[in-house]
Amino acid sequence: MELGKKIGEERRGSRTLTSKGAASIVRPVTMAHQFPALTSEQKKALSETARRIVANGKGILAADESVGTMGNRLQRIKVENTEENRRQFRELLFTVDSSVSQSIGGVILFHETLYQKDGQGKLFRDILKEKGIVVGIKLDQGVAPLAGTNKETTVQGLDGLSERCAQYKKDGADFGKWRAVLKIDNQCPSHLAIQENANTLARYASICQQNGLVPIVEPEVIPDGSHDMEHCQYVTEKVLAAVYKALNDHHVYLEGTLLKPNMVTAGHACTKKYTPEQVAMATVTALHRTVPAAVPGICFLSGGMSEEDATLNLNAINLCPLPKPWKLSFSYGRALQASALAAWGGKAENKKATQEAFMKRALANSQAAKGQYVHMGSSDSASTQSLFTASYTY
Ligand SMILES: O=P(O)(O)OC[C@H]1O[C@](O)(COP(=O)(O)O)[C@@H](O)[C@@H]1O
Repeated sequence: MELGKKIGEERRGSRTLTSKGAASIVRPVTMAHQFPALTSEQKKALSETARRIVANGKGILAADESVGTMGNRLQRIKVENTEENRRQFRELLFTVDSSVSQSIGGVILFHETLYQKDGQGKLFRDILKEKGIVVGIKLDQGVAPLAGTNKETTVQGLDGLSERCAQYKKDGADFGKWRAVLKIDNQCPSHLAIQENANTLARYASICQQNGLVPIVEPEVIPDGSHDMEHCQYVTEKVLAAVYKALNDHHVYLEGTLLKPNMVTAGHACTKKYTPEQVAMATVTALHRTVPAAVPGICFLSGGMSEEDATLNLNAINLCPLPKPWKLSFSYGRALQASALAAWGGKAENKKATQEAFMKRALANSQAAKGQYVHMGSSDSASTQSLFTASYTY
């Protein structure tokens, strides 16, 4: 029954006047509650997985760079972008000491990596699972232009997504990731870009849950531009509000999801500088206004911040004196791997230094996820270097 439809004889509901002046009854909207999207067992499994990933200061290692993105990373250290080089670097990350599982609750993999093995022939996914780490998979297939906009994009990958999710679930994945890209510029983000990306994220999230995968919902407002932090906050709130409306419309079970947003920062080319405490206040305010408390965890992307800035900002976010009903953690790609990549340089003999560099960032971010990070004196140059990539859309 639609909102406002008159149902004459009905006894319940509020009274209204018909054109003839007689009182009739209006019944409130009856939603599709009688067609539940998920069983209670499915919901339980999804929410347990989501909570496991962000338990006790744990966060996510985003090692799901597509081949092109990984090529950019390897180019920085002058290593050729071959399947074997990608495998070797990731083997170093995944074979660190098991104590890493106190800091890392989930690892997002790219398709290729899900089926790769270490030097002894053991599948990476089994190595991760034995450490108690939840395996995730990148599910989006990159961006496509939205015609008639100022170079805005939507995300591809919905066709055949259900079948891909079912296969990945069989192959050991328990969560998925889908990154939508929104930018701040003249006329951007447009209403179309916000609505299209919110709806696509929600459709992806629904398909994931149907197949037993926890969806990581990633609407990234990229940091390109000279806008100030206040403008980023305004846009981030608009984007997140649209995303949660769409998730609700698609009957997505929020307890079985994780959000992966940008922190609220000034644009990369903004001349005004903000402290971690200012970033934290703007970020938590935006989240507080838009993200329901049912969401178990918010795992930030690092968006080109240096490793150290990403850690300091996360720490300040966890110390921010506003109500924080969700776990506030990390899902960093660049900010967990940059100094490890620099230490590796493509050479097997650098294994120890590479693994130490990675463990150091994993531990620092885990402490930050609990608001317990203490910055110790000087930092090495790799950890304070900006990791910004212009128009990070690929
Ligand atoms: O462009 P791609 O290949 O999808 O990669 C985007 C990258 O951005 C992320 O979503 C966030 O990474 P950052 O922390 O480096 O911003 C990663 O999960 C992913 O590797």
